[in-house]
Amino acid sequence: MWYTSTPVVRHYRLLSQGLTLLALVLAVASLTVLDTRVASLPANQTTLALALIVAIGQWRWTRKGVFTSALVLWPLCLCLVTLLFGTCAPEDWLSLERLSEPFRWLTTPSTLLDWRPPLVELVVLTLLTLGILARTRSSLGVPLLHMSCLLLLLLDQTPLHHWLPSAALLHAHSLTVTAVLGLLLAGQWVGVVSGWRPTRDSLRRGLWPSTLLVVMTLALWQYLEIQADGELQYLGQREGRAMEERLASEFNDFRHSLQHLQVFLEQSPLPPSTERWQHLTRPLRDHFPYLATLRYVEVTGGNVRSPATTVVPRPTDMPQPAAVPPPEAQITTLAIDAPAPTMKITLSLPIRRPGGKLLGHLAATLSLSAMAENMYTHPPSGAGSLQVRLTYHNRLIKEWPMEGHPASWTVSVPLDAIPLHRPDNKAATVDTAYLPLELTLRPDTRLLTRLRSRLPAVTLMLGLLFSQFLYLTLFSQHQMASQHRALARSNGDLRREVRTRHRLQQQLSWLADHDELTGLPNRRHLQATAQTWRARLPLSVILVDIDHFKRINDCLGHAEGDRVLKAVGRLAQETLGDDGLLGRYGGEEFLVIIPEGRLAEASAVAERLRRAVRQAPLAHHDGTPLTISLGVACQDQAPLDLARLIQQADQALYTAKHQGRDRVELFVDTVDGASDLDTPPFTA
Ligand SMILES: Nc1nc2c(ncn2[C@@H]2O[C@H](COP(=O)(O)OP(=O)(O)OP(=O)(O)O)[C@@H](O)[C@H]2O)c(=O)[nH]1
Repeated sequence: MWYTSTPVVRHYRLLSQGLTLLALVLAVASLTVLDTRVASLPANQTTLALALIVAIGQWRWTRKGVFTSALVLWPLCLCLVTLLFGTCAPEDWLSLERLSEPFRWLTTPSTLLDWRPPLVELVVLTLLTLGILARTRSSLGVPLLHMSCLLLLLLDQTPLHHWLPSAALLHAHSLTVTAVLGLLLAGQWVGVVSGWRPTRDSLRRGLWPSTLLVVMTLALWQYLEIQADGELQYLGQREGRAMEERLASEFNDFRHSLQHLQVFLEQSPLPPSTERWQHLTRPLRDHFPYLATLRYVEVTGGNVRSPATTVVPRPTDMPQPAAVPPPEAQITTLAIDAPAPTMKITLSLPIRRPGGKLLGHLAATLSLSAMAENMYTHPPSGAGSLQVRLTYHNRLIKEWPMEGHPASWTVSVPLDAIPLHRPDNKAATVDTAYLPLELTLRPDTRLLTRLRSRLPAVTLMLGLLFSQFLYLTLFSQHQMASQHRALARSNGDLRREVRTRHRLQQQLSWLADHDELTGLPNRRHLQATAQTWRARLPLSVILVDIDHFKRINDCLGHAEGDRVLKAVGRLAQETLGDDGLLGRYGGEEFLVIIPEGRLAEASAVAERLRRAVRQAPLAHHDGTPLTISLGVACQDQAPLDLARLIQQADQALYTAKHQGRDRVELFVDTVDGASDLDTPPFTA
């Protein structure tokens, strides 16, 4: 991670240490004294404890304590991965109930679920841990990990998150926790950034597409969370509607029973006596336990007489209705705005003679809380795991409490179960409104976890994983491509170098065998070739010397001398053709070797050469034509003695010079008297 120890890198390291230390101190302070509200939540305590371990590991890492850092962080990594798996795995696979069992002694009265950090915090802690454990490879993967963490935290803490109806189970709870994680993140980022220089281009290549994938993952995650919340809302609404139906049907049953009584009373000419009233109303009282009062209110001379003459109070009598229905109303339902838990509903039905004359009213008072209790005895979604509250204008009428830890997620359903007929309503048959009752359902964390889809969490995890893979692939691909390019470049250089060396070697070997001025084989080459021809006897040699060459040098200069040397060499080569090998023997001397050439043949060749030079447009400073003298020698008996043969040719040449130059002289072996000479020597 720390590539070099330049002053800049040292500064980065110090800053990284400072930030990590700050995170460590803040985590300890939050756990102990700083924020009791934060520390009181078990999930926050877990996050802070885990962050503390990460901070210790990171601190060791910034101090180059790689071993101790790994020792601290590997077990933590395993723990975090298990927690993440628990968050993402379906409840059927890994039931939290079952998982909580071994830890019950530790976590009671809360459950393991209460202690599990929210998803966002788990993900950030895992990414931080992996970032440190990657160590020397961290410059490959850490930038994207940091980017992902940052986006996650931002999404979780910005106002944007509050627009999204996501379940609180999955999100960070406190700003202090976020601050600790942010400091750790900053500390690690500063520690890594100094090593970015060598791979900056590759980082850029990998970072953009994979960050885009991270953003898309986050967007998809939020979308799926909205979907999951929508499903939960739907479940809640369905529960509310079922209760609404039960309440409405209960109320309608009562109203119909009351209407039967009304019809019966309208048949009687006089209000019933007290005994008769008791007898008549007994079924109602027995059947509807929430019936508080039931009265027969007489009307005398067009005025309502109140209190009623015929009253059947419940054992605990309720207050009188504050409002009295108008005489012409067919049926009136009134909500009596008493303190919410004792709130009543009054139903009033007129009692008329067949001619239409109003005799009085049948007035019933119902206790709403008793009615609700009767219709909702057992919570439908598992006893103790759902809190249900029935409210009227935000005032509690009835509450069914839960046993577990309440999740911060609710669904509210307006209950349009009890039609409300206002007393001032002239059109008696029209329902103007419903009693504004509201039902609020709140599951405990266990139930919420069971009900809520795991899809958003799984999508988030997989999306981040794929982003990381994409990033690493692009990064490595770019790294490899640039390394490949560098390799190809150095290969090209190497190939060029090899070619140059080969050419130089060829030149060198050519120079070793040839005369640089004339381009003809040199003495070494001539000798080597003659050795290879040693079996091709008889073998003849011709030694050629330019006559008075010194004069050319002296009178026309060395450059002209060189030019003449080259011209004679070229001319001799053209004249000789394939009849033998011509080479420069030294100075202004040339040597011709003719394999399988008798002296006569060699003599003819020599003569051809002499004539060619003589006739060429080559001249001395005074216009005298340039001539050459040639000495010829031949050996027909093995073994070949080249030195001796050349010496013999030299003797013949010497003779040619002394006999006036521009001539061919043959060497005749005077010792053994043998001569291959068939033809007389040529002269000018
Ligand atoms: N320009 C030039 N001169 C050379 C080269 N090699 C030898 N010479 C000259 O060739 C001359 C040879 O002269 P000599 O051996 O005295 O003979 P010569 O003048 O040719 O006279 P003869 O051989 O007696 O006809 C010398 O002056 C050398 O300096 C060369 O490569 N280039």
